[in-house]
Amino acid sequence: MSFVAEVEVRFRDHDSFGHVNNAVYATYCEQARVRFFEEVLGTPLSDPHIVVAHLELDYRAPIEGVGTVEVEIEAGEPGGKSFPIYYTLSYEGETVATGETVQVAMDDEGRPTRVPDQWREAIADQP
Ligand SMILES: CC(C)(COP(=O)(O)OP(=O)(O)OC[C@H]1O[C@@H](n2cnc3c(N)ncnc32)[C@H](O)[C@@H]1OP(=O)(O)O)[C@@H](O)C(=O)NCCC(=O)NCCSC(=O)c1cc(O)c2ccccc2c1O
Repeated sequence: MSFVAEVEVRFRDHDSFGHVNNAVYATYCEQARVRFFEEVLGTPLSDPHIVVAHLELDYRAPIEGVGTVEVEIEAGEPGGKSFPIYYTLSYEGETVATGETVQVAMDDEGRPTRVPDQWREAIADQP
């Protein structure tokens, strides 16, 4: 089992071609990531001790309606100061995109720092 967040697909997410615009997928990932941070890592959105350093997405099928996208998240093993998160986005049972982000832990002065043990333990225990 993995962490899954359901994200609403809104009418305004679509472009003039009638499918969800590519940039919106990054927002779907972000909405799911925020919930993952809150519910799995115990880190609220207001916590300034993390930044996203890298984002990549592969688009596999268009989303041509409204409803719900399921975003499945799995955090990878932390390195020193960073850890990856992998995403699988599904719409009506079909994989529509996959992606990856890299998060970097930051100290109180805004410098990269070692990923805290609390996050390492939560990642090791993630659903
Ligand atoms: C990201 C930086 C701070 C990196 O600075 P620097 O390169 O000097 O750091 P290090 O050399 O010490 O490396 C530390 C660590 O990071 C890995 N890394 C660095 N760059 C990359 C990269 N491009 N891709 C992959 N990995 C990278 C490096 O390998 C090291 O890992 P180790 O594990 O080996 O130790 C600096 O580049 C920077 O400040 N960049 C700008 C960041 C930024 O502005 N991002 C966008 C805003 S943040 C954001 O959007 C955001 C989104 C959310 O959804 C959030 C949700 C919840 C909370 C916060 C959120 C949030 O802030």
